[in-house]
Amino acid sequence: MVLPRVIRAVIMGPPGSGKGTVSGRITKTFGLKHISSGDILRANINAQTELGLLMKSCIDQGQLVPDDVISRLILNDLRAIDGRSWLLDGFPRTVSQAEALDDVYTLDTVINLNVPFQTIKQRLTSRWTHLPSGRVYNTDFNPPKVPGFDDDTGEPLFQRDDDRPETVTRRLKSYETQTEPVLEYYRSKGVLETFSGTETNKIWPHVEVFLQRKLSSINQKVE
Ligand SMILES: Nc1nc2c(ncn2[C@@H]2O[C@H](COP(=O)(O)OP(=O)(O)O)[C@@H](O)[C@H]2O)c(=O)[nH]1
Ligand SMILES: Nc1ncnc2c1ncn2[C@@H]1O[C@H](COP(=O)(O)OP(=O)(O)O)[C@@H](O)[C@H]1O
Repeated sequence: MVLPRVIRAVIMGPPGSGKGTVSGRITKTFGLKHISSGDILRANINAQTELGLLMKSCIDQGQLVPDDVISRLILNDLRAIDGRSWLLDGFPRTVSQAEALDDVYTLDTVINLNVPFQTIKQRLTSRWTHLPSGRVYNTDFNPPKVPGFDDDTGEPLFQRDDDRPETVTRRLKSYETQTEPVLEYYRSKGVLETFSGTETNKIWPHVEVFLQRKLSSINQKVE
């Protein structure tokens, strides 16, 4: 699909709700650039940058990193791809982050994946990640062709330190207290679109149809 003008979208949902998985499909189908705050932070940890070293213990413990740090990081990255359509995944996670984003950009849509916590806990403990690309696998749902290795590069997969059961519980708590108010923030602005379910393959067709309609309505307004 040819994008009519720059599209600015956010995908939200609790940890493990399928944001990364759905983002991959959105990127492939609609050509938006996927910007994942978690991938950016993990790349910094992997490269042992000053920022990565400072943030590692926070992330490993399932706590959010400070608002000003992540807001500056993401807004810098967005500035660097000015003129391209993007999909933000994992940012904003607090109302203060949403306000910082709002100061600079007007969003076209916020896709919210509403997946029960019970479903999530099981998924995360069997998640395997290819750190350089952010590609995710799951020993049940989408196993890699060769166990433990990335399909595209053949490089090893890792199990994230923060996917341990007790850390997942802490991350879900922080989602409830700090991130759920962001949903209300976007609902009141009229840009929130919620998709509920327990299986990505059932949620995805609804997201795809919604985005097709959304983009073609923006297209008509531009013409
Ligand atoms: N069993 C199952 N696992 C899924 C489904 N959708 C995604 N996953 C897996 O669940 C884990 C979390 O998904 P991910 O996209 O990383 O979620 P995020 O944390 O919201 O970005 C990954 O291991 C995915 O492969 C699903 O419908 N069923
Ligand atoms: N916008 C953000 N604000 C604060 N911390 C963040 C943000 N994005 C990511 N993080 C940190 O990185 C961790 C991993 O994020 P992410 O990969 O998005 O997790 P998940 O995909 O499982 O929801 C979070 O638990 C948090 O510590």
